[in-house]
Amino acid sequence: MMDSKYNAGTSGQVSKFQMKMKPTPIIFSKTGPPSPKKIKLSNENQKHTTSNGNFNNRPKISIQEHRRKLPVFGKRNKLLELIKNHNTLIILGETGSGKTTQIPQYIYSARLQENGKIAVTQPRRVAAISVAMRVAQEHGQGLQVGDVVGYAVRFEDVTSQKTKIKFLTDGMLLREAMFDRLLMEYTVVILDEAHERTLHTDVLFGIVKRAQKIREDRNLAPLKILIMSATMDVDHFSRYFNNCKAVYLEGRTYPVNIYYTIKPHDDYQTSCVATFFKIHKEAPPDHDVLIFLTGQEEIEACAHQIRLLSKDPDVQGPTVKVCTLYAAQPSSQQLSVFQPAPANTRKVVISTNIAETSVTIPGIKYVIDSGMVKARSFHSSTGLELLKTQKISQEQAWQRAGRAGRDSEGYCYRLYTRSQFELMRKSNVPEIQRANLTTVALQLLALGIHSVNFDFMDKPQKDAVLAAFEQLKMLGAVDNIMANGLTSLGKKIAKFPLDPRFSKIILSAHQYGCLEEALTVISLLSSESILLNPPNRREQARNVRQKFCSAYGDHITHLNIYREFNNVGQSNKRNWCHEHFVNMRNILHAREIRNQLEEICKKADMTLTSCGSQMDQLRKCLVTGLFMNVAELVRDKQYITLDKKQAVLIHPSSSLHGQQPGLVIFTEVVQTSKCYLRGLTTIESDWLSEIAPEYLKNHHMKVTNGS
Ligand SMILES: Nc1ncnc2c1ncn2[C@@H]1O[C@H](COP(=O)(O)OP(=O)(O)OP(=O)(O)O)[C@@H](O)[C@H]1O
Repeated sequence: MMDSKYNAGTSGQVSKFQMKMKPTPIIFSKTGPPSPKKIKLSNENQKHTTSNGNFNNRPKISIQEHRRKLPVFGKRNKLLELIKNHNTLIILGETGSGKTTQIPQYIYSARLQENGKIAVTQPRRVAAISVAMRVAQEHGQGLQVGDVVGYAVRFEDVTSQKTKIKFLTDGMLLREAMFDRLLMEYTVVILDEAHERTLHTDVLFGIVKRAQKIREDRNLAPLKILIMSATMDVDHFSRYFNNCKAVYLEGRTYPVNIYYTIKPHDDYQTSCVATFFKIHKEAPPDHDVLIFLTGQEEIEACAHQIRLLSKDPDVQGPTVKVCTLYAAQPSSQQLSVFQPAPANTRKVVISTNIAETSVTIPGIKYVIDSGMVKARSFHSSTGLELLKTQKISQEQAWQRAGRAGRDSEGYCYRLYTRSQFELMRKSNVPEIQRANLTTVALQLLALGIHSVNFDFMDKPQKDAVLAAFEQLKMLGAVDNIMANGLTSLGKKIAKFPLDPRFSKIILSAHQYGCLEEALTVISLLSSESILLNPPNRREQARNVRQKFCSAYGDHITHLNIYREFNNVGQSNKRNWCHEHFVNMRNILHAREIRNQLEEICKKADMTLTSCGSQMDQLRKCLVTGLFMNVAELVRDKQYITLDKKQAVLIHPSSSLHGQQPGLVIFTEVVQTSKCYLRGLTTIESDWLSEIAPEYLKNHHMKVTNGS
């Protein structure tokens, strides 16, 4: 099926990443062999699908009946026995078999958690929240999350005294460990999607293993550890967890048919659109589609294009509802993709890898997998942490396919050939081996552990550990790089759920009398972009926001926007945001974050000071955390970073683009075709010697050494 010619008509005028003509059809084959052991392509469970596979034609079954049909249900008693008899257990089961939603409930009903709580970690907030909502519903809480079933993600805690099953991001559990080293609140910790090997999950492996051992030695309430995934190297995990037992739960609910392209296609964005319209032309309206792309810009461009093409009179198919899903959206917007589409409408969700694991989007029948992902990598030699687009691993490909076939038989279109698939890495390189480790090193020190002595499943690179300690030393969080503990400033820094550089800025603000402003700037940096730049109205957006632009750069421009937003009357805020191309959800989210950070400051007895219009005070304050992110102008438009002498340019989205200040601090470097600085503030050269003399000793500036 689905190898007929695409017939989309004309696309109209589209910008940048978008194509100028209709996409050429992609030819797929289903010649690829079935997935060896993880995803069965056979129709062995066809009994759950109707003859035409149309999920909306299936007889509606109750939620409890649905639970009983899941493959884990038949193994419930055996599983509970194993969990009861083993303090650590690895559970492997097909995607969609019911691990995440059912196992915590089985444990709870059998009271295996005794007097404690069950923690279930997820690498991403959208998974933690959506799964908690589903489980709450299955548990009979309706949409009332926060009762027996709750969740906690950064800046959002929806739990209560009654909560016994708590879904949380791995980062949240790690933070909790900083205040309760032995995790005494919990008697069961489930580390889900362990194969992802996120930085936080990897650190948690060591933390829970250590807590379990200490609790055992001290005769405290035992801690059960469950490690779950659909795809992982069981032997490696088992060895690390003292040769613990692994159990494989066979069976999946519905088959997923996998298709590969016959020949390679370099332009995966265009291929996604072409494949979508191929499906759109033939599939019934209620068969929804999930497309995996790599990042916000690409996703928005693809969404724009699908919206445009789907309105073309030549395009056959039902109405299309396009939803996007990426990390840079607030939770409420992310969760809207779970809403069903209206009748006779096809929903297409275009997502990054945040929908790759754990997530069930009801109605998804088709997955289109671009085969690409944006992954973070830290280069200790350049000191830069970059997001780079690269090929996914085979494990990721199976996870993506597993997002279909959850409520009926599914189809996955891989935009790469079978042999390209065979050449992909089997699994992900653990994030711990490619990320900046400063925050982790700080968190471990807050637990009294030096990273060098920590029991990692796979050791991080020595250079990256050293770079992390070097940064902590520069920030004043440790006295020397072999320190086994934090300085008193370090302890204060660790109290904030922020990048240590940002925490340092907040803590320095009293000295510069600008805590109000520092809180706003850091909240804006911790939330997603408040600026909307629709591809076809970029110029208009820029012009209307011109009045907020500060010659000092982006941080202060954003502060101006936030201040103005606060001055606008409540009833007028929505209009104001619309007029100024400001994302209302994101700015409100930033305000929530700000409230929470303010609470932490108040608890630490910090006085809320304001510098009013004295921006030098705020700019200096920003230098106290960002002095390691300085770049100076070397020649026309060209900057180099002071730290590692990396050649960089000002990003076109920056308010300083087109100007050439001599010296700037920046929040991040992004690499596309070139290396760009984003989030800039201009500074004066003598501030560095005043604020970070130690750092300046080893990092000479062109301006100061007169070269
Ligand atoms: N939000 C939801 N809405 C509707 N159905 C859902 C939802 N979440 C889960 N389900 C149903 O429950 C099934 C089991 O989901 P669950 O997340 O427990 O599986 P899993 O084995 O953990 O899969 P994965 O390894 O992909 O995370 C899904 O296949 C789907 O049928």
